[in-house]
Amino acid sequence: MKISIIGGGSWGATLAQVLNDNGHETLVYDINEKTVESLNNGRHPLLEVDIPGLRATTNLDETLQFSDRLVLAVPTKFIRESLKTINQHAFRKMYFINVSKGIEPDTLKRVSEIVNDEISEAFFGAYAALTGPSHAEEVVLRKLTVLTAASQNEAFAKEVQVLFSNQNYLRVYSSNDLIGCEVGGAIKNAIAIVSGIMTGYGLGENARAALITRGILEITRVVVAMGGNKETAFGLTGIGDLIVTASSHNSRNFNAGLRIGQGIPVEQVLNESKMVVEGVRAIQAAKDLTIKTGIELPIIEIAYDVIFNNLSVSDAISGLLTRELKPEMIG
Ligand SMILES: NC(=O)C1=CN([C@@H]2O[C@H](COP(=O)(O)OP(=O)(O)OC[C@H]3O[C@@H](n4cnc5c(N)ncnc54)[C@H](OP(=O)(O)O)[C@@H]3O)[C@@H](O)[C@H]2O)C=CC1
Ligand SMILES: O=C(CO)COP(=O)(O)O
Repeated sequence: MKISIIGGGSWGATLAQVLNDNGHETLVYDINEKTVESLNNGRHPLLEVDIPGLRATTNLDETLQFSDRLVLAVPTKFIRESLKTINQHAFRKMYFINVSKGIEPDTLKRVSEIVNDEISEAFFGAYAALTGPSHAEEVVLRKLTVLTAASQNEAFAKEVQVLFSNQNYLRVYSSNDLIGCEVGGAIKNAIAIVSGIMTGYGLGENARAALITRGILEITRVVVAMGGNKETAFGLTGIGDLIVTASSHNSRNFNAGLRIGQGIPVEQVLNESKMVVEGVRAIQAAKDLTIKTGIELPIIEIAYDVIFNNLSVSDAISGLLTRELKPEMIG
């Protein structure tokens, strides 16, 4: 099958390689001319590894003509704008496989809802989210990875499962809890930033284990508040993705947190990051959700104050430690 990839960053280009390995034909679209040139020369400019055999273009019409299957791999900040442009150039039904992870602050919309907003009904075929614990740095080296394809359209979830699975290094499960999978993938980035901050500040593995445990509870609350199934948070797209992102130096979110914890100003950390740090917007969206719904997310709320209100890390930690003592609530 032919598949177009929108966004040739670290994840989009890596997934193009997976699809090529699986015998499909891909075309990668990116707005960055230097990225496209480098991909056509067999080198990923951000991952700094060779990915031979990719074809890339800056021409959106060519990309939409190439295939009606579109992998959305642009940072969520640019998704709405990219979809608007895609809709203007569309000429047939399109089938979206979103691999970006985020929730839009203010509107609190998931990517599937943004697709619904921006793609005319006549051009909409189906939507699936492909998500789970997967750093591009490992997948590009064909290290074993397991993902979930979530869609309300069972046939399309199965199509995506088959497209990306292979018997060498990548296995994909399917799920019909689109909300739970999209929300888990977005909110784990918020907790991953906190994990980095704690490590950068000098806290140890005891603290990280506690963070992951209490963090999954906060993810569960957001999943449920947004209409997903609680159980989904305990699968690959929730706890699985949280574990890898909150404990790996491959994670952009963990690394950004690490530098903040070391005392580097937040703005400088974000400006200097070559790749997208989605967790900042996830923290903002989750904070907006606490205001709208009243759900309690103590870790994410204190992270919001560190990122957006200049709260020091030491004050954030003592803010968490001086909370009222209570029984351990699981759920
Ligand atoms: N990297 C990873 O391991 C994983 C990432 N993800 C998710 O995938 C998404 C993308 O992440 P990642 O690949 O790391 O991001 P990167 O920062 O590596 O790359 C994003 C790419 O998209 C390009 N871009 C920006 N806007 C547009 C647009 N309108 N149309 C086409 N291309 C555009 C950027 O160009 P420019 O350089 O000019 O900005 C850049 O080349 C994120 O939501 C992330 O959370 C999910 C799983 C794993
Ligand atoms: O979603 C990811 C891993 O599953 C990528 O996380 P980072 O953006 O933190 O690298």
